[in-house]
Amino acid sequence: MDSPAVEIVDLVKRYGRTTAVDGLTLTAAAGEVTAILGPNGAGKTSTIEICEGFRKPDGGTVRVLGLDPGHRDLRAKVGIMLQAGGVWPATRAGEWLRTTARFYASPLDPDALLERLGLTAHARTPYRRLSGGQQQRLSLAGAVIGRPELVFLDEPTAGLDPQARHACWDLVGELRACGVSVVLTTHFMDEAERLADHVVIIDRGVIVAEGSPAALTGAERQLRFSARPGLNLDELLRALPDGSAAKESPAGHYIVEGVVGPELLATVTAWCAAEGVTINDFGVERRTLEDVFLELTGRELR
Ligand SMILES: Nc1ncnc2c1ncn2[C@@H]1O[C@H](COP(=O)(O)OP(=O)(O)OP(=O)(O)O)[C@@H](O)[C@H]1O
Repeated sequence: MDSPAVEIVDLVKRYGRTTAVDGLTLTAAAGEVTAILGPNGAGKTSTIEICEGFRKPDGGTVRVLGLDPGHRDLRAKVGIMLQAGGVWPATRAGEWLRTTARFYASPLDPDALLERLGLTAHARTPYRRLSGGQQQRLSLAGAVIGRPELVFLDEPTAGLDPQARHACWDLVGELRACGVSVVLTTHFMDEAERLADHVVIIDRGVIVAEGSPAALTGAERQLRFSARPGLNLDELLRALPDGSAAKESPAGHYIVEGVVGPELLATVTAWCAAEGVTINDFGVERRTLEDVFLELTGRELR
């Protein structure tokens, strides 16, 4: 087996009295897309920026492609997309990308990459005058221009419109197909489900769950339907087979768990009919990554 792209053991990062990363152990396999998820302040950026060599850890070990983060040999092998900034504000987009390309032995064609990411019309625009989403896309271009072996993408699609988000997803898919290792952070659960081979959920600086999206969401299915808010779920539960559970979240959206078979489906529809309740959407689905994420990390704001 290939050695891991990133290997983190017992990582600790403190800022004064705040412990941002609290003994985190994580492996990102070579050639895979690893997505790090977590609520605001969970320690994702701290972890990723330590891997990039921008922050120093207070404990633990980190190896990136078998080397210490920040090792000079990594410059040609690792592409980095920061959460924000990293480009001199007055530099024109095209000029910056062409200059970045010159640092690499065998870069991608900057003009083709600008085209690919919808930035050709903005090639002569100074960075500070690009929109937030355009700045993001330029930063993504900079991360991949050098044909890296490993790419770190910190919230790559934050602030992107749907078209740009899909362009980013396509690019990540192609990187993976070419054997590039990708470590990304995201707040979009659908993005993680779609892109990642391995998902790591962190909270308060420690891992609370990890695995493939399918392993995390499990094989269990649930019935979801929408109807008017405030149905009497205690009454519904009395009609359902033993061991079933029902909740309303958010208002007007209902989830019923248990043995989701013909009996349960028939009971729910019959109960709704008897109550004069019109069902709008009705479907049997697996739990989503967002369900798992909220179960593990709670609903309170950070
Ligand atoms: N430079 C810093 N100085 C002081 N505290 C910091 C610094 N950077 C991060 N922190 C704190 O460390 C904790 C983790 O922050 P970090 O940015 O790593 O989280 P995150 O998971 O990336 O969050 P987000 O999803 O909001 O980007 C937070 O409590 C944050 O306030």
